[in-house]
Amino acid sequence: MGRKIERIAVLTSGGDAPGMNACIRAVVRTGIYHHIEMFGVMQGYQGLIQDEIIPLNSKSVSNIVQRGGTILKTARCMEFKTSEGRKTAYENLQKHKIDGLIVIGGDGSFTGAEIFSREYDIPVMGVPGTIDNDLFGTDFTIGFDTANNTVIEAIDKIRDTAASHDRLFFVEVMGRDAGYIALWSAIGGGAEAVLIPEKETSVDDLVDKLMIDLGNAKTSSIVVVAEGEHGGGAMAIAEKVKERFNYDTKVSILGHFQRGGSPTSFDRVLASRLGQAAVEALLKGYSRKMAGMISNKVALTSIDLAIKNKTEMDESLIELVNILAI
Ligand SMILES: Nc1ncnc2c1ncn2[C@@H]1O[C@H](COP(=O)(O)OP(=O)(O)O)[C@@H](O)[C@H]1O
Ligand SMILES: O=P(O)(O)OC[C@H]1O[C@](O)(COP(=O)(O)O)[C@@H](O)[C@@H]1O
Ligand SMILES: [Mg+2]
Repeated sequence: MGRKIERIAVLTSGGDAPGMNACIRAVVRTGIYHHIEMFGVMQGYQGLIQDEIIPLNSKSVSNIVQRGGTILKTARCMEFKTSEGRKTAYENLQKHKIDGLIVIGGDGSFTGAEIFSREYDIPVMGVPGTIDNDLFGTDFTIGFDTANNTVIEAIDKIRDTAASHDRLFFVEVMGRDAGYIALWSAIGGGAEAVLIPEKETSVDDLVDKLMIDLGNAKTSSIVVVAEGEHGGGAMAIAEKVKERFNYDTKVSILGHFQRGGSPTSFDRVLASRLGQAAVEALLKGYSRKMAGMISNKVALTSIDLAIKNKTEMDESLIELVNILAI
């Protein structure tokens, strides 16, 4: 099935995610194990266009399994969205005789990979690397677990000061237009409420809930707000709540802090398994697939579906936040 692959390049693209390095390491070492010549592309698609393509050996990826960020660097590259940009990218791949490409990134990176692979008939495999967990075809994306751990560490600390001062905190977390980080960290951090893009909550309902909480036994509350939530983010929500509810209220926007740090064991193992799977799938002749993990088994899903299909937000998790906050 498919042509023989001898030279594979790997790149990281879009927002970085903890565990990307563990994945690069797995890709490179799996390739070497199968006698493939391995290359790294610097700065995502930018490096393809600017011909920043470097050979990688086993030593190039030593001592990185534990490091956050990406040694290959990453970029959001507008030029790759143009056909001229992709033509230059293809010419550079040809120059280096690269016959397979592995893209570690999120939905945007996969959209680019799909278009590129169809345009130039180059085999590509995607590996889901984003803290947002917003891809269909995998239970978890690389970086999501680490980001959640970072967020709950922050929530735990905010809880100490919130409880000491009897305050209401709105904690804004990342996720772009997905509420996974918010929902998981709300459960793990014991938040009183969560606001996510997938489920609209009115300010009135939120205020009613907070009034009941604070009027009863609770003296402090934490509301986790996903950045893509419809009310305009934590700052805007806090302002609206303050108009109706006279309570000492603070806002904490966690920001890019959530993207860094040493990957958790879970993310390292996930990244390693998916990196291996992506290389071996390319060698078996697969293309335009994403290597994901479903029920603890590697699963290949068409990149097309991974981008277009939406995983339904599990309503029971939202319910759980409410049950645990009584
Ligand atoms: N429609 C597209 N066509 C070609 N390339 C794209 C397209 N959408 C995204 N990309 C490429 O993928 C990169 C990363 O996408 P982005 O949405 O920023 O991050 P992520 O992959 O993490 O979702 C973009 O900067 C661009 O180079
Ligand atoms: O770092 P930037 O460019 O400001 O982008 C911030 C966005 O990147 C993320 O951290 C990760 O998103 P991607 O993995 O899709 O790039 C989002 O949660 C956030 O909305
Ligand atoms: Mg994305």
